Amino acid sequence: MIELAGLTKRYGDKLAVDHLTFTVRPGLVTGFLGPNGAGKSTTMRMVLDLDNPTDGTVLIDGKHYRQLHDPLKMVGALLDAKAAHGGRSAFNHLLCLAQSNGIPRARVREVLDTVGLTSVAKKRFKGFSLGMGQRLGIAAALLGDPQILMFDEPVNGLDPEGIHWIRNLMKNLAAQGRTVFVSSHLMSEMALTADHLVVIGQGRLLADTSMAAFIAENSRSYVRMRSPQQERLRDMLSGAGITAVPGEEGSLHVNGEDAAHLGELAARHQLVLHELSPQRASLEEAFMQLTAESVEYHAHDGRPAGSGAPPPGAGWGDDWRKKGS
Ligand SMILES: Nc1ncnc2c1ncn2[C@@H]1O[C@H](COP(=O)(O)OP(=O)(O)OP(=O)(O)O)[C@@H](O)[C@H]1O
Repeated sequence: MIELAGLTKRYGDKLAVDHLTFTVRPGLVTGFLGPNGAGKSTTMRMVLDLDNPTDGTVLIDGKHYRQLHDPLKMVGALLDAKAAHGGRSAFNHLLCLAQSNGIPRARVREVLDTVGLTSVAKKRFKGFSLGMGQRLGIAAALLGDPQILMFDEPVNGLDPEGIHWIRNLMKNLAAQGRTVFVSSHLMSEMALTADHLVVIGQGRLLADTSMAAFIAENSRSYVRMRSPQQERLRDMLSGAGITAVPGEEGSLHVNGEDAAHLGELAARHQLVLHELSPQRASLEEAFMQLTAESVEYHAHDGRPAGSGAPPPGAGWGDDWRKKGS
């Protein structure tokens, strides 16, 4: 497993990673989420001893990376899909890595086959698309058949078939008992892949939770009701023992009730409804709420800054923010 304890990295005035403490366990895909600039890549680089921590430690099966005997056979990583010599073929790139790490030549063919690059094995890297580069980076990570795998934004540049493939690959690697640590800034992508979730923002830990718990908490469904007789609707619901909370634009939100049942109740009381719609908050919304305060690079949607209501589901990340603090 990978154990971080108070891991910190400062670049001048910038605290890129701020006392991160968490454990990445075997047999699971652990999603490492955070907005742009949150510190994911810096953390991963420190795991591989490519950056020195300012403070704290990170251990791989109880050892520092530099203490590992055969690092490529212990930890495989894809950090940068462009990190290969442009003039080298895919085969030769992997062969160099294999030869300098005591890995047999036959393994190069195996991993090229696994990532679907056999037909372009002799092509030079400089002609590769971003997606092909990602596949080659994954092949390099798999080369030493390591128990621990780290992928930094592995779906970048992959087409839908490639994304489907990498999802299955990560799940299969975890099912074999390996530790799979994968970064992303897409909650929806992680919801399909990860068993566990570590969320950071501005270098700080915001959440460390199972994916199932995150989904259960944040994909709550509710029914949105709107009526020109809003007061009567609220009284009727309350009389039936149903709690409704005010929603956006004069609507009412009702949790834990079926839309059909609510519609029948309204009809029985001769109430006019202008809306009766089942809603489900997206995980992406919950993630945005969770990380809202730590997003560094804000784009604007054309509205004046500070205008407009918060997006639906506002506040739903609060529980997780507390758990992570
Ligand atoms: N070598 C460096 N020198 C100075 N600042 C750096 C360096 N590397 C990273 N940073 C800063 O540290 C912060 C964290 O960067 P990092 O690349 O780790 O984030 P990230 O979560 O991987 O982001 P992204 O999703 O955009 O890749 C950023 O503010 C970045 O500008």
